[in-house]
Amino acid sequence: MSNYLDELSEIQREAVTNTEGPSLVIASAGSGKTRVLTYRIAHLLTIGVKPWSIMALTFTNKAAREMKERIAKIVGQETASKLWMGTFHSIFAKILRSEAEHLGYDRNFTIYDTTDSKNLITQIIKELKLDAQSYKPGEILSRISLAKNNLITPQAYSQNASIIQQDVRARKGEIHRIYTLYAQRCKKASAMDFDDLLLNTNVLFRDFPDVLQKYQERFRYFLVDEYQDTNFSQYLIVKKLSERHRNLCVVGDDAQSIYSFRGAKIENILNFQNDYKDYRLFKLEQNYRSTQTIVNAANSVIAKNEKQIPKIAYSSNEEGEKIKLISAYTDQEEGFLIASEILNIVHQTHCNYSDIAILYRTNAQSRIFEETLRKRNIPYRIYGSLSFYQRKEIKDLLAYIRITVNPNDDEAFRRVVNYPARGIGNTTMGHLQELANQQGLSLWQTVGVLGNTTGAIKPAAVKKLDDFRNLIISFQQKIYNQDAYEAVYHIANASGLISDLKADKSQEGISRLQNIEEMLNGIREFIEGRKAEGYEETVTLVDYLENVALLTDQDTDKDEDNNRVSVMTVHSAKGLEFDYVFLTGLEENLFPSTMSISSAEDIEEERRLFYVALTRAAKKAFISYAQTRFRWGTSTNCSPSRFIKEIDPQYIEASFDENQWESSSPQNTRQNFTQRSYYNKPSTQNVASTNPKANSATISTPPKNLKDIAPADIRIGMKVYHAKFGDGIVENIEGDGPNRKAMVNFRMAGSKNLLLKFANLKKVD
Ligand SMILES: Nc1ncnc2c1ncn2[C@@H]1O[C@H](COP(=O)(O)OP(=O)(O)OP(=O)(O)O)[C@@H](O)[C@H]1O
Ligand SMILES: [Mg+2]
Repeated sequence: MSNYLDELSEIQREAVTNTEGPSLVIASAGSGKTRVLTYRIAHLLTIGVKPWSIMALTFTNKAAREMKERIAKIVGQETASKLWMGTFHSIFAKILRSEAEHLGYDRNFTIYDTTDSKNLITQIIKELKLDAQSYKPGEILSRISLAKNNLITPQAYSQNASIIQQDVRARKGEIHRIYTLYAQRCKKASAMDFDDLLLNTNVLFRDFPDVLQKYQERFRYFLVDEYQDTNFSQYLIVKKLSERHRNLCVVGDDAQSIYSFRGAKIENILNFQNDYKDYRLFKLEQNYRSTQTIVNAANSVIAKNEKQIPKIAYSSNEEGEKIKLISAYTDQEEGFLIASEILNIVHQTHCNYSDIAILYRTNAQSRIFEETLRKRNIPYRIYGSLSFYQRKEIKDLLAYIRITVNPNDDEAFRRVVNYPARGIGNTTMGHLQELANQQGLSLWQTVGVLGNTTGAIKPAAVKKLDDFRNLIISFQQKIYNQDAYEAVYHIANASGLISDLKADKSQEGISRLQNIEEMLNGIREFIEGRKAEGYEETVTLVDYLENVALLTDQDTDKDEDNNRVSVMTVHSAKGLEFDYVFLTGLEENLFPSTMSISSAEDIEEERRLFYVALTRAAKKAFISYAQTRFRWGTSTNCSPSRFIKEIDPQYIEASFDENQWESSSPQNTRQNFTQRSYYNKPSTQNVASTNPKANSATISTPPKNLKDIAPADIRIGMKVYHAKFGDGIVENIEGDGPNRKAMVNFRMAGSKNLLLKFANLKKVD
């Protein structure tokens, strides 16, 4: 066993070894909070605590997996695999399955993802004949989610005059009806959405004290990471469960609370201090992740927030490079400049692509990065846009699996009843839904009793529905004696899904088929993983489905193609770290977002978000903004974000002498800008300007007399131009073909050794 305690600072060690009673670790980013949790668990196991009596709650499954791996190295795989460690959703889904009967649910209940929930809400809005303009499914779902996370049931919602009034004022006075129907339908379909997993856990513990007591006895130690982003529902679960043994350790950073829009409450930290008067407080002050420059820069920004718990954060790492500002003329150019910068970093530092991240405020920004990175052959992985499990063909196959396991799953039913085509059209489905509503049954149950009713559905359609039902019944007969792989393989074929995809010979069709194959591979891996953990029974479809329903985008990492630039929203980067981080789209109305700029409170949350983004960087941060950006279909002028101005300027790279630069390029070719963009370094002064045009003077312009030249034709002594480094003289050449390199002495940037296939040098005539 390694002497793991040596890998901690003194204060961290104290937080790790003081295992009894309530503890609160409040500390800023990168100070080792997650490390403390990890080592605390390892320590508990080392001193003899049983793994199944420890519950550790993380924000992503990925974080849980990484912690588990680290713990396994200290105490061994077998012990580590018995820990109850995962996200709130995955841990309590597991508990709810064991206790489902108490709540009137089937233990094979389905977990609806956001798309399922939105589809169901759309359906309800239609049935209630509400105006689609004022009732947008996404918005309604957020509202319902917020209610659930504050433990407001449909009934309580309908009876709460102030909530109803608020809805009426927003011209959405019927939300309570939607919520009520939505909850009924989910229940009937034996489905829970993500928020239900927490809500129903609370209901379970409230209404069944003996069940609560059982878990209170069983779990003796509780650990919660990212505590600042827990919502009321989560807070209450932890509070109740830990009441018996009171060994609760939570770690968090109020400056990183970024989920208030989903109901997270910073107050949970303050509540902790009230709930456990005898708590121990540990303050970690040293940042081990980032350079001094990054830590100081981040401190200078977050200091502008009024609401915060005072903290010290310093770094003893090297001072590091200053933050680099990248000013782009357009959003397209921003993508190009970042791609060039990435190639440069990799070329100069020999780091991996996976050490680099591009972060943005909104998912819509991902498209441009996707395009520009692809054009430059930079491997990347986009998190959160259309993730693997959101693709149509994957959702189709999953729907077959879901309905096989839980036939009352109405959303899955609707999705595949007529795919591949079986001649069951909208009219039939409309009638079926009506019948189901009348009788209070799921669609599946309704098909089961169709034979007894003579009604709107014609006998031919009844027959088709029956055939579909029989098909699913035939699948059900397989799932308990076959392993998950065999069962899914059978379902994919027998449902007709594979032959439907095979019939489509287009590139898209082929890639869909490959995705199905990939999913089957994933199932194989899942089964093997379970076996490696010591699971002795057959790994069934039910086991697999449970795992898949709770996957987030960050969890679908595959080892073999891990060397990629990570591209994601700031929200999903929480808790992660990268050597080089690009913070992009730093413009007013984007970051901070339009929605937030009218309220001081919301601005503080945006500032925290910026703080989270900046503190992901270990070695160097880059901040970019564009002066014009395509938004809502038109090119919009943008001004640099206030957050850039809030960084103490001493931590931002100073601009070089503009005049000297301009003299070599007398003509400003700005108006002729095309996608072949040119690099520029704005001065901090100009950045502070809110007039987008004010920056144009700082944009470096290339000499006029540039010629394209092939790498093979570049010679020693030639005068060349590089988009970032400007003009220079080739001093040496070595290597051939794709390895041909040139040493260029740039007038402004000094000597650089460049791989010619990437450098894109132009000849200056
Ligand atoms: N005592 C230490 N010695 C060496 N490295 C450390 C030490 N403590 C933490 N680290 C390293 O510092 C980095 C940040 O630690 P960690 O991720 O635990 O911080 P955190 O407080 O959880 O950050 P965040 O608030 O961003 O979640 C990690 O790479 C971790 O391994
Ligand atoms: Mg952490």
